Amino acid sequence: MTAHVEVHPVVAEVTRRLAERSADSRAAYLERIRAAASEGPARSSLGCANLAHGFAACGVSDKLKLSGEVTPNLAIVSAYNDMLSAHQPLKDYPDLIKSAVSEAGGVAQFAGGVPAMCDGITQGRAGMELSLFSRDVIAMSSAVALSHDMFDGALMLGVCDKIVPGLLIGALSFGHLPVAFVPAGPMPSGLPNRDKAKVRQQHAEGQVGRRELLQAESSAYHAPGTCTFYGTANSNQMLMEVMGLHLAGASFEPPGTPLREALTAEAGRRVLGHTAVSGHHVPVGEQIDERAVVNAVVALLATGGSSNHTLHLVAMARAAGIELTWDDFAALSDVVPLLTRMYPNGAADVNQFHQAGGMAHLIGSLIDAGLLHEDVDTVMGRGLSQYRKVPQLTDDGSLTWVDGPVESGDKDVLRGAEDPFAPDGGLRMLEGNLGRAVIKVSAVASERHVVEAPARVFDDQAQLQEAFAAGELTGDLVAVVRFQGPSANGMPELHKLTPSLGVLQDRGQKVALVTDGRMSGASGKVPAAIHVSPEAAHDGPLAYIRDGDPVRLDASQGTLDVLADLSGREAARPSVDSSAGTGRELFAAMRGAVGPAETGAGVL
Ligand SMILES: O=C(O)[C@H](O)[C@@H](O)[C@H](O)[C@H](O)COP(=O)(O)O
Ligand code: SF4
Repeated sequence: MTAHVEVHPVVAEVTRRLAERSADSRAAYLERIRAAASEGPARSSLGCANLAHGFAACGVSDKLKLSGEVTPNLAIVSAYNDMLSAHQPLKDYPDLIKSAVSEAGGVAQFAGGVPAMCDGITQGRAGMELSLFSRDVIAMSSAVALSHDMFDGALMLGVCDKIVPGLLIGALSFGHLPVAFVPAGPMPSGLPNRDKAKVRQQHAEGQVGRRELLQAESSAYHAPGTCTFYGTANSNQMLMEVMGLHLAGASFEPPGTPLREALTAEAGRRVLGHTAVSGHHVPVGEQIDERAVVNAVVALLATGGSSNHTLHLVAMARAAGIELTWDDFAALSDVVPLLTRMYPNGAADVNQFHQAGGMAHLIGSLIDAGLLHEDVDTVMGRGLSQYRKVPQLTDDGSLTWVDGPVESGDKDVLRGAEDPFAPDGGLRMLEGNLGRAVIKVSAVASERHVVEAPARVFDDQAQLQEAFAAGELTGDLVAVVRFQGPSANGMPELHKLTPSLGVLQDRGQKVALVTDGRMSGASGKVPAAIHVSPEAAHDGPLAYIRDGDPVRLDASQGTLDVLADLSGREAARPSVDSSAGTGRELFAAMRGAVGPAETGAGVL
């Protein structure tokens, strides 16, 4: 048993403040899920016709089990498709889970599939304008699957950017159920990310052709499994583990190994053991409380995780009645040290992080520093200290957990809280006369944390790329790419701009990006003030900026200002129309209903 460590005062204060702010919404949420739980196994309230439809396609023994009330029935909700390398291994998991659950005395049914977009395929293209909305579509699709009300627990199969947030938001609408997330793990390391980024810049400068670029890209992304940079997908894995929704050590075990298969099967058994009928009921809506949410923010900051989680974590927390704010991120960022260096925050990838000690070392170190709440519910049972352990197979092939490493196996990749890479987290909040914004500094050299330069204003990323190709982007500049906010065009990632802006920066120009859009979790070296709120399409200050206005981004002071008087100016209107094509015409209602970035940019 590890000695109890007092939680850091700032972590305790942020948690207290979060609970206070969320008191009413959390109470209403808990009342709703406890009412659902009090009705007993959902199946017991189904009429005979409902129930008969629900198990019509089952075999005889499952029909018998499901016609009673004591055999737990687990829902499998999966985001499998062949488009995401990270999701392709999920194809065979439902059958694996079904047989493990059946052997353990339960039943598992494939309750429904949800869509999943690969942001790598849509990056820089029209499809990316559906990406953020797909999170809420996935949440609604998860609810459609679970609304059959046949279930006593759920297994959510998904990995990537919007998918895990969407699956959790959907599952939290059924917060009376125990839930586990089932990952597939990273692909083997290929061409190192920095080498890939170098070829991209060479291509942007016309030094290499498409053939060389495709060769580099397909050497980086080359097999089933999650891409190995520390972007949003791998931030998701880390967050699911630190919130106790993955089995301990499940996040970064590679796909296609006996251990991965054993972890997938065990996830089903663990949920079975946490159903209401098991007598150890662990509803996901109770598990994801203010402490779990604060733990997630702490771990995100400690690893320099994806800036997209300043949106998704806010949306996920709200789904549990918890009102997380950017000020909470900022307060925690001041006291949470940076403990990992994974691309884009370093040269390493998640495989090297895993081999250096991974989640077991990270979680152990943060608990010992008093930066994580340890006394929380998890799919492993009570207490986050169980996540200091790593899974392995015994000689007879059964799954067990053993103590993880006390020392990091690679101090260039993973460190303890006593000797961090940086004293504070990788995410900062900015505020000034241009609004509020987020910047990820863990990937930006410290000498580039302050940029003051004339604005060059663009209404979409294509306009900036055209100016770059025409050699117009000379001298220092702050590239303002506006009308990229949630209600303008779905708040796309503008990560395709990174090579061009990186070329300018490497030429010695002072460069920064300011946008109401997003960047990828894989975006890095160019200082970028993103998620600027209020967005230009809602008359935010970005709509009043003109070419040449001096703009100052100061990540050390946390400020974002235009040093010109905008009063008396007319708000610009977007010079591009991206409301149709590639299905965007189907999302007009979502553009009309979506909330601001600061509250998660959601429609739910
Ligand atoms: O937030 C993220 O991590 C990104 O959306 C990521 O999932 C996306 O796939 C990037 O586009 C990958 O990086 P490249 O585009 O550099 O390959
Ligand atoms: S990490 Fe990004 S690029 Fe890789 S499979 Fe997932 S969404 Fe696609």
